[in-house]
Amino acid sequence: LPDLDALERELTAGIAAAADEAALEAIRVSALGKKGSVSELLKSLGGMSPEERKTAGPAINGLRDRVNAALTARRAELKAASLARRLETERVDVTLPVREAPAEAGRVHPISQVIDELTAIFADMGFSVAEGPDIEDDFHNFTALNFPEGHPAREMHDTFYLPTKEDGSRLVLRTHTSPVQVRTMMSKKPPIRVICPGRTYRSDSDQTHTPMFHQVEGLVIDKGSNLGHLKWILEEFCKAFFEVDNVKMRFRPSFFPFTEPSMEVDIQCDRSRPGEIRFGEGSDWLEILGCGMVHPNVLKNCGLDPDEYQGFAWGMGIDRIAMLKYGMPDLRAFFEADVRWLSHYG
Ligand SMILES: Cc1ccc(OCc2nc(C(=O)N[C@H]3CCS(=O)(=O)C3)cs2)cc1
Repeated sequence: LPDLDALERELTAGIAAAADEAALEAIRVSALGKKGSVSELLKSLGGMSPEERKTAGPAINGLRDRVNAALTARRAELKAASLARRLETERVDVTLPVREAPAEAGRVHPISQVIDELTAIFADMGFSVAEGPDIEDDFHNFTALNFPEGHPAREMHDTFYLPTKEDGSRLVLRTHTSPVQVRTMMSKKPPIRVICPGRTYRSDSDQTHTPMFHQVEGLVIDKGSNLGHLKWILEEFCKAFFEVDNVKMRFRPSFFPFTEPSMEVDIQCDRSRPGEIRFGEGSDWLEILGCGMVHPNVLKNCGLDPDEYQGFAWGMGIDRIAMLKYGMPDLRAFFEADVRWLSHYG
């Protein structure tokens, strides 16, 4: 038998000197791999007489076990050492004072800026702000607004539904802020002049529509409110918001279940310069909102007598308007909360 003690001394010395797991693995293979020194000895047992095996067996198996134990112990040491090193180098001292955040980081998000601007403009015309829940029921989001059962807007491809409640009723993420006007008409006596800014949700999102977007709707209910008043209000709004002295507007016939007649409104603009848009001049038109006289069914659904009260309403998407006004290329950037973007536009 070769000098097992010398082999053991050589292997244990090599294991102790192994600086990392790769070195250790090399030693393991040289001793216990297919052609390893210890593996060869274990194979040689097969060719021995029973007499020889009586002493050689325990000796070689003992060597293999001691080498395995030494490898395992060293592997644990190396792991512990690498963890200790990582804990030391990656240590975060949470007691350190915070880095001075750049002052401009605390900015108002452009969407909030636009909402503040819009509410201020309408407040000057006697409007108050009304708010309501983002999670709405079927009545306030659709039925009260004269959407017939089965109307495509009620479908899942447009509307986010919450799980059906045990009484079978279904809640939705509101698809517009119109339910707020419904709630206002049901809780306040006319005259009503409200604007309803807020988040709205539609599930047909694509690269120009995000599933959550923002709207501002407006509602006027009184005894003799008519389209002349609506035209004036929208003109005043556009002049103030787009900061122009006069603005040409175009009212195109349209259809919404909740208004009759319904119109879409474009304002005149000049887009001849690439990446730039100017309002109040040029020969181009930009759709900015929809509006109309509140449908008599909606008045009735909200508890008002259409022979006594009438009024008009409008709705506009804020994200698009903000993009136009601030010249933003990509709607998604609104919702990524990138500090650099916010400080640039904020
Ligand atoms: C009780 C009540 C009665 C009538 C109402 O009419 C709100 C209106 N909205 C529009 C309209 O075109 N809205 C869209 C513009 C772009 S958008 O963000 O996709 C929504 C026309 S009239 C609201 C509430």
